[in-house]
Amino acid sequence: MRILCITSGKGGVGKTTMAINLGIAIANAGRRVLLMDGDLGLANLNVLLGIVPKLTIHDVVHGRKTLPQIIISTPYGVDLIAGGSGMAELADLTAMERQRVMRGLELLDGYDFLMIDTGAGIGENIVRFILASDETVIVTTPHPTSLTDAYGVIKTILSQQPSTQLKLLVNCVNTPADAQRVAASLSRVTDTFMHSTLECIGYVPVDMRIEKSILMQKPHLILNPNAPSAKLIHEIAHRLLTSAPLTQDKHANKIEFFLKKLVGCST
Ligand SMILES: Nc1ncnc2c1ncn2[C@@H]1O[C@H](COP(=O)(O)OP(=O)(O)OP(=O)(O)O)[C@@H](O)[C@H]1O
Repeated sequence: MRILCITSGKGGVGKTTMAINLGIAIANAGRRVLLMDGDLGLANLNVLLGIVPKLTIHDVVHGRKTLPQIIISTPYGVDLIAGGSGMAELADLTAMERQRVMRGLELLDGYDFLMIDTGAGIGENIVRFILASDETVIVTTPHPTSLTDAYGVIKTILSQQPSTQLKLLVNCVNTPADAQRVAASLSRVTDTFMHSTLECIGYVPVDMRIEKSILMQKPHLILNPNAPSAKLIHEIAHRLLTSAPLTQDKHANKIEFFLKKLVGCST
């Protein structure tokens, strides 16, 4: 299993849209994908998928359900752990609550990818998700404030964990040259000041069909499978699939290891 965070410095840059559509593209390629809403403030993966969750992590923390029992299967080939109440609780659990969160995790062994849509910024909980994951995709647009905030995330993460594998996805570009410019300027600062490389895994243009898909609460890849932007999202998914993370998979149950890191259990 690969555990991948999708994050951004600035809000509203298309992080959730990319998490959903990349998840679907990876599922189309035959992998089992579990999407997790890690946004502690404005949980909206389920909203963009047109799903109203009945159960959340809150039910897990309080022992009413196990994590596998709150998974929702969607009509789009990906499964979902909805966010909302409970996600923030993960940061501050008692020993008993930690044990509850760990129940039944072996049932999640069959997933190939856990993709976590985090909130935006460098809040403590967001950084926890990133540090506990195998790899992180940072979404930015070419807008200067989005770039500055993306750099802030990169700096925060690499200063705490220099081995973190960071990938860049440039969204809402007008031309491919925009994406190249963004990737070059962010790579330059990470190379120079942090001696780390930032791999650009692709770009997605501004596309009003993406905007409309949000209003319709249906994924872009389902509504517009032949759009050029959908093809670019499939290419990004392919790049992710063919670039395995460098870390060795030492742990039989990756989700258990991940959650232990997330909620602060000693392993
Ligand atoms: N490539 C694109 N072309 C046009 N519109 C886009 C594109 N990508 C995202 N959007 C639009 O941008 C808006 C914000 O997208 P989204 O909710 O995915 O951002 P986010 O980064 O997850 O936001 P938040 O920080 O609030 O969670 C949505 O209305 C979405 O339709």
